[in-house]
Amino acid sequence: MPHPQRQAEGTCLLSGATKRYIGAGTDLTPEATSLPSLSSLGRVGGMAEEMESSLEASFSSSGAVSGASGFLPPARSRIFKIIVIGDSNVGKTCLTYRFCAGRFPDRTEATIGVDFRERAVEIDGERIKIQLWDTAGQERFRKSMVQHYYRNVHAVVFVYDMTNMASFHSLPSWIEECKQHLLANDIPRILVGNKCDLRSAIQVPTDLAQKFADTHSMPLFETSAKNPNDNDHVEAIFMTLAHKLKSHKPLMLSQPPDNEIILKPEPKPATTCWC
Ligand SMILES: Nc1nc2c(ncn2[C@@H]2O[C@H](COP(=O)(O)OP(=O)(O)OP(=O)(O)O)[C@@H](O)[C@H]2O)c(=O)[nH]1
Repeated sequence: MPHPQRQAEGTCLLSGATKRYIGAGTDLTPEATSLPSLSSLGRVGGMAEEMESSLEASFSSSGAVSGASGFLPPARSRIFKIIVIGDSNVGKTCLTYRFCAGRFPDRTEATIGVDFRERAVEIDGERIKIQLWDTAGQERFRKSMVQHYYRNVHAVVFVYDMTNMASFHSLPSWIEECKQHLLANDIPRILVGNKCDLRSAIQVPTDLAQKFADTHSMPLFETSAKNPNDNDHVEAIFMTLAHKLKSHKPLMLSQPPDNEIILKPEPKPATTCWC
């Protein structure tokens, strides 16, 4: 069944233009379902820099329309950059794929560097683009990329595998990495326990995860990228975050005379409340 608001994987927005490297259009090609990473196309560094500059310099547009009277101003939408981090194999790729493509991928490979997926949603009449940065869990595949994906972040999703206690114990080091990259304290963060469909293999009890989440002032979601009927829906998790970001208003638009769009941070509130 086609997903109503599905976006092609790996769509890169470059200051008003939509650039595609695979899976162009609304239907993913067979190649796209095998989840090639940006790096597999040899574009990791450059693409991440382009993506960053698009976030720094502009909002996305749905494409300028050329007509007899010239170019019409493109429709703008806010982009929220959400990074998804956690140990290798916890299901970051599957979660982002589930949200953006509307299904569980046929197969995945370890992410090299960073991939991103994007989906446009409408919230209270505003079109918003949710850009999910799926980062490599394996140290050797991520170190060259780290500084790229921590820039201009609007929210962080920490993921652990409910069937793997070690992935839960790694969470403090992921939180520490965020601190080291000077992520602002008021950036929304959520904690996601994945693979709850594997009931008989669960190692991380909910109450333990809840205590950790409370200690770090994060809401906890337990979900399955594989089985959408299990516990918290992946869809609901990311939409909740998008609503939070929208009401948080982390960015404001201003449009100087030369039509360049500049993002300006809003003054930060003293505290963040997720209640
Ligand atoms: N049963 C079950 N398996 C899952 C789920 N999510 C992911 N998996 C499986 O877990 C494995 C790892 O998933 P990935 O999404 O590639 O993990 P990752 O965190 O992106 O891994 P890296 O790219 O190495 O950081 C794959 O075999 C998936 O099929 C889930 O919700 N339930």
